[in-house]
Amino acid sequence: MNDKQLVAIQAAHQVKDGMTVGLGTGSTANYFIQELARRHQEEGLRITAAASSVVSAIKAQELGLPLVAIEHLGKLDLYVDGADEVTTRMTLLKGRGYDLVREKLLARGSDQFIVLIDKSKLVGRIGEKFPIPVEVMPFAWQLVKSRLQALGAHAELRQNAAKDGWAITSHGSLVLDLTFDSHTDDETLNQQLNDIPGVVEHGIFHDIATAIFVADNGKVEEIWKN
Ligand SMILES: O=C(CO)[C@H](O)[C@H](O)COP(=O)(O)O
Repeated sequence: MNDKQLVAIQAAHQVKDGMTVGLGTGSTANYFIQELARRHQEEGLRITAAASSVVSAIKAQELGLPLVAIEHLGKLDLYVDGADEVTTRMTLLKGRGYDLVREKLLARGSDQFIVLIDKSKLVGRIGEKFPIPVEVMPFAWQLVKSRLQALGAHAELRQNAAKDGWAITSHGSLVLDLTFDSHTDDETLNQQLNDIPGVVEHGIFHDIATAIFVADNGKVEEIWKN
């Protein structure tokens, strides 16, 4: 069993009968979906699931999990997802797979948000290893880019996988990937990005996670928010 699978199985133990559970997106979230489906089938665990992406919805449906559309949800009990970076203050970077709008919506709308990572994803500051994705309304991208440059960011419009056009998110937005020459405070940057008109959402998840489950060579450490 690999570390992603291990941490996903441990998180699936947090799911109790009758819960409404948000399903994240990515390879770690896929293992969580698999384990949840196993518990649903073999242990009779009753849950309702809401997916953060079309990919996760299809996977959950194929495995027989009962799904509810996000528009029918007032709140969730638990959201479980991976992340690209996590700081010691439990701030996350997410959304390299473009689905950060639904991911943040479900994470914010949930009583608990458990984040699943391996140790390689622990960082000193957000943006240390990956650019920070910012989803923008297509007609706003140039004005948003200027605002981001004024904050000291290099902002590159993300290309699609074939590199013959721009990446378009599930919501029809463009993505600007941000890098900085000098250190930027995560909390300040989070607020600055929240305040720019034309930004649909961005990849900094600040003060949302309830717990981080960190896998390290076959062991899992659970870090719960105080
Ligand atoms: O934020 C995400 C998708 O938008 C993923 O959770 C993140 O990229 C981690 O992916 P993986 O579990 O495959 O390492």
